[in-house]
Amino acid sequence: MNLLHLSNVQRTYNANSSHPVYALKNISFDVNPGEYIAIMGESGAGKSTLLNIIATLEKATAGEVLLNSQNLNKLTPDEAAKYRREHLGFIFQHFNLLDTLSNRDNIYLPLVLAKVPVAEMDKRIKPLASALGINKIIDRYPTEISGGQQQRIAIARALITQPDLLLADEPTGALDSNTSKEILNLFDTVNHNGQTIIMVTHSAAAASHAKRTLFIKDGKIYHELFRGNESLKDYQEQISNTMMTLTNGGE
Ligand SMILES: Nc1ncnc2c1ncn2[C@@H]1O[C@H](COP(=O)(O)OP(=O)(O)OP(=O)(O)O)[C@@H](O)[C@H]1O
Repeated sequence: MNLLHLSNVQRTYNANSSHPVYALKNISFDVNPGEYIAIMGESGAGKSTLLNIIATLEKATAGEVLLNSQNLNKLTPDEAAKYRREHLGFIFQHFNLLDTLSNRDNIYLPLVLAKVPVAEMDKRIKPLASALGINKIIDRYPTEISGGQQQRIAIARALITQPDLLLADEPTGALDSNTSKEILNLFDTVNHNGQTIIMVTHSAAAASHAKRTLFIKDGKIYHELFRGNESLKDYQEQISNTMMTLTNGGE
């Protein structure tokens, strides 16, 4: 069964004004458990709107969004907050760690909010810290570590709740190319271990790590590419070429 199902999703801003914005016009796609999907498109294409709808931060104006068969459009604000805590992990471009908390406490924060016992938190952090290479920095503070290390802490924070779906918004946007590669390799490992990922990115290099890339143009799905058995390099070139065609108005 699909993990996520979107059918005919639309999002209109300022619907009753003289200048309505049709941010999403008709988006339909399914995500199976274990998939790794990149979403690309030019600035203003509707990527963040789409991610926000899947994240229950915004509601679709029309259409259906189901996660594990639950209709996200029907959630009250309290139910949406609970749904986010229980089912989603978030990774942001600027890490969004709290500087006043140690790295460990940043990672524990979603479990604290969910009232998980400390013994369970300690148990969950061990394999994650080893897999993410953060054992040595875990008791420092976010201001005392590099950007790439901060993103590793943020990944741990997103994964410690064992989410059904990991949503990443430009996760390498604030990192240099070598650090980006390290983070993307970590995403590969996390996905290889079964984690479903949806990542919005402007970077063809980042998207080439995903198994499938959806290209959004003017609020619609313009094209879709599957990595298959292609090398990262060849697939990245294919993604860049598709973006170039899309930007130049090609069909
Ligand atoms: N709150 C809002 N009110 C009105 N229009 C909005 C609002 N949020 C987004 N839009 C418009 O909806 C369209 C899609 O925006 P969105 O932020 O989803 O694009 P994006 O692909 O994420 O762009 P970027 O890559 O620059 O982040 C744009 O035309 C944008 O101006």
